Amino acid sequence: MTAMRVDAKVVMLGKESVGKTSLVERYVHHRFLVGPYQNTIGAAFVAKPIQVGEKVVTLGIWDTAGSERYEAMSRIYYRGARAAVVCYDMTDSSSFQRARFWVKELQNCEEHCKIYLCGTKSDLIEGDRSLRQIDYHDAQDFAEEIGAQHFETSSKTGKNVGESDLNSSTDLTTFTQFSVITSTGVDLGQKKDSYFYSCCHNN
Ligand SMILES: Nc1nc2c(ncn2[C@@H]2O[C@H](COP(=O)(O)OP(=O)(O)OP(=O)(O)O)[C@@H](O)[C@H]2O)c(=O)[nH]1
Repeated sequence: MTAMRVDAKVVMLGKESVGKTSLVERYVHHRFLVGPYQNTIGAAFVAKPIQVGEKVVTLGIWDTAGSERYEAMSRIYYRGARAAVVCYDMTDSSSFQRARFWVKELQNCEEHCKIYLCGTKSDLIEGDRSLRQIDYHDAQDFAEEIGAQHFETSSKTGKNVGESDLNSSTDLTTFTQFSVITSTGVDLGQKKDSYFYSCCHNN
């Protein structure tokens, strides 16, 4: 068996059913699975090679189970993560409280992990604005308070999830969704701070 080299570990965190698996499915396989919701048990792993400038960088994405029953297990998966995508469902205010919980955890236990706050299911809100339970500005204020980037996404439509054109790794305005960004030729293994990770594109 050959060992896989992972350049950057990314962890998905958030309450159950917020849409973490769907985000990963959309990002990695460009699809949205319909059918009965199946909760993640423990955690799932997927590797995603991406082209960054002239380099290929492999993201190792850990999709954790949101159920509180697996909380202790999720802690194992965020250890050593370069980035955490902390998800909340924009139609479920309790999921935002849960997102706050994970942010606090990361701040206490993984201070070098870069946090991305990700609102999910924007298509539902576009269909019916009354479904929105988390005001965009409240989430944005929270993101600013914790020094995180904030995105509102839909895995169903693909909005703000996916890879945009990485033709120019120095043109930050054309970036990106869910991609590690480096300046060309940077050795991720040695220069942790010379890249940043962006989970989703904010229009
Ligand atoms: N309309 C809509 N539904 C979504 C979206 N993302 C996820 N869902 C639905 O929300 C439910 C939960 O999605 P998952 O991706 O399994 O959620 P999860 O956060 O991985 O859940 P756990 O594994 O329990 O932690 C499923 O029925 C999805 O189809 C979205 O962008 N739009």
